[in-house]
Amino acid sequence: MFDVINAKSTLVDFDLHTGLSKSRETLRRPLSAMKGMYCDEQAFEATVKAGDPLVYEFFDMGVPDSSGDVAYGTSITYPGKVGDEYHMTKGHFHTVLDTAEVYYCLRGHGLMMMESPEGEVEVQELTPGKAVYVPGRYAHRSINISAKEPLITFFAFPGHAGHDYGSIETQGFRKLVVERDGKPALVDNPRWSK
Ligand SMILES: O=P(O)(O)OC[C@H]1O[C@](O)(CO)[C@@H](O)[C@@H]1O
Ligand SMILES: [Fe+2]
Repeated sequence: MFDVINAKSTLVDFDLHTGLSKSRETLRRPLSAMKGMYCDEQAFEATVKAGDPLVYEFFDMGVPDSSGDVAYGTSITYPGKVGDEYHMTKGHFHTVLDTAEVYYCLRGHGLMMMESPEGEVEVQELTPGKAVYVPGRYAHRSINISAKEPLITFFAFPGHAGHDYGSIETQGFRKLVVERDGKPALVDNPRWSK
């Protein structure tokens, strides 16, 4: 529009309906990349065999991993279930545990599942226009509870935070979100222990 120099700033497009970008590629996680994450292992194997659906995709914008930088992008979790458990991201703690993250919901209906290392659980509902502040120390996972729409969020977190999947990969989160009588319900994860 103007004749200006843009050497250090960045301008990126994220589509409000799809969450995708015309100028950047996403990292994609098909169901097969989530072995051990869903409670119903038989349903997991059957769903992978039946076509291995894309569960979620998100952007890594490649910002420097320094504390003065801010990593950002959109995250898109597609609707679906594995057994009766809703599609979700793997979830992670931050390697620098005491770093927070913000998610702003652009589309869909979801939950942000959060859990501290001591096992305290918090859940916030995500609908378009709502922002969730995930405090430092809390692991976080996005869950899509809509039967038809993708859950699209825009996230931002400190560049040095890092991703720690340690206990999430071995025992998951303390609570699972499953469909009961057509509605989401919070239930105990039988694999979880303190
Ligand atoms: O680390 P996970 O659970 O695979 O999910 C990745 C998600 O987390 C983020 O790293 C943000 O914390 C996003 O890039 C993406 O939505
Ligand atoms: Fe994070």
